[in-house]
Amino acid sequence: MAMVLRAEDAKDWTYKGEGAANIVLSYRGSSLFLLGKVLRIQKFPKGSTKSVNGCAVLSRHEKLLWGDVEELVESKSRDIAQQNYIKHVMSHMLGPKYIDEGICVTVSREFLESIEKNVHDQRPAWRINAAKVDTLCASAFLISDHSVFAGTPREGFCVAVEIKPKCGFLPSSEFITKANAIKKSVTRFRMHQFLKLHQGEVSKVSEYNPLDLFSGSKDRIYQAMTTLFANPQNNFRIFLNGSLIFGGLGGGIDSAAVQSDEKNTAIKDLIKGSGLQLPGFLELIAEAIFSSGVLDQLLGTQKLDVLDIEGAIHAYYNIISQPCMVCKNSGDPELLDQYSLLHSLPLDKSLKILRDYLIAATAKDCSLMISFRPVQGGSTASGYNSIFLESSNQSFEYKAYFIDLDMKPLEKMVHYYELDQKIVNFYMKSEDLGGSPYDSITQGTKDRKI
Ligand SMILES: O=P(O)(O)O[C@@H]1[C@@H](OP(=O)(O)O)[C@H](OP(=O)(O)O)[C@H](O)[C@H](OP(=O)(O)O)[C@H]1OP(=O)(O)O
Ligand SMILES: Nc1ncnc2c1ncn2[C@@H]1O[C@H](COP(=O)(O)OP(=O)(O)OP(=O)(O)O)[C@@H](O)[C@H]1O
Ligand SMILES: [Zn+2]
Repeated sequence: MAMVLRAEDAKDWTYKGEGAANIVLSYRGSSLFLLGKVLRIQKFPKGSTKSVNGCAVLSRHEKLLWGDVEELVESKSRDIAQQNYIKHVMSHMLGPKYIDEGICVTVSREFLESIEKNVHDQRPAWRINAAKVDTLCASAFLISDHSVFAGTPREGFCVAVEIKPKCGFLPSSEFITKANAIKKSVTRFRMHQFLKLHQGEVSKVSEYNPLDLFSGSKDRIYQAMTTLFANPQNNFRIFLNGSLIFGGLGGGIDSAAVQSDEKNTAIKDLIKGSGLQLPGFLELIAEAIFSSGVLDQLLGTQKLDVLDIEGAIHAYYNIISQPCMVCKNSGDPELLDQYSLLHSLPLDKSLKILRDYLIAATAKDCSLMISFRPVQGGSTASGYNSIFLESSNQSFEYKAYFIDLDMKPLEKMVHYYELDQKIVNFYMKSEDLGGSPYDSITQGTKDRKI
């Protein structure tokens, strides 16, 4: 970790976007090494007393959980742990081809303080309210900017798409209670949409169906693209030459009114920059996803969640050696009998259940970036895969990378269980009130992403 970023370097970094946990900056300075790279710096939630740096890298139970991955448990900082998690866990699952391990760089407190000031005006208000740059963090994560191709000539162009696919299968675990059987036929994404609408986190229910995206059928993948474009939320973005032209900065502006303006401008930009019409562009993305098979391993990794949270939560209590709160609150002898099977598992089995659950959770929350550029004369010597798009009579080469492959904290298990119950209960309650949940929802006031 030889590189150090100091206060005077802050001016070279501009806001690119953010999620719940990190802010991402693009490099605009003159260092050849840093050109085409982004810096991902950690935030910490407002109101929280400890910065990431003030916490142990891995908790005692996490050390037990990931004990077999030596590099991970021996990591000296959370950033290095995340990098080791990508390198030694996720890369094996998803295939190294689609993974950028990145490097950790040292950052001074003054650098982070300047960044915090500089990006303030570009950050969405609700993200500012939720978290701030963790200025006590000693390192940040440097990765390639996957919305551009390194070395693209100035006159060349590159169009990229970012997709957050979410969970692409329906669970079938025997531990899902009869009362929650709806989970086996309605996707988690769809049910969550209704809760998000109710809480004012989105303004309209998305018609995107992750099962289409992961179906392996080109037509259904194309259908997924049209629904994502119709209502992108935080699941879809388009970048032209590295600049966001469509979708929410920092997590998802999704007001329908903003969207129609935004859409028109984005489509114009796209046509001007690439000659691509919108349907052709969506077809190009669908073709890349279909022919690369890039989502196959992602789906396989998501499916490591075999027991569903309704099973895995019991194994969690085994690991933390505390009485199981789920069993404690269940008055159903039949269920308790079933759960007792999980509570009698040996520790190594419980650890495997939890490891698989958390790896799957990462795979359900990561994003895929695919960038395209035209191939002159139709042939490519660059080693990238290429696609011929009949509708525009053009060939494109593309690269695909997964981003945001962070390790999920073991301590989130109770949150996962509670959120799951909340999503399903809300969906069913609304159905019981008559009609679809959509009809019975009143607009919430949280107004998070609108
Ligand atoms: O629980 P979910 O499915 O809502 O996923 C969370 C995401 O919400 P969304 O995709 O909008 O539904 C959420 O995304 P947003 O903040 O809503 O953009 C985060 O990605 C969160 O992960 P982390 O806390 O940053 O590690 C995600 O939490 P994890 O469940 O992946 O831990
Ligand atoms: N390597 C990259 N190249 C280009 N853009 C990137 C890269 N990494 C992140 N970004 C942009 O920055 C945004 C935020 O990054 P990221 O998803 O890693 O944040 P996060 O806080 O971990 O997200 P989440 O809310 O899912 O936890 C992304 O949505 C993407 O637009
Ligand atoms: Zn239990």
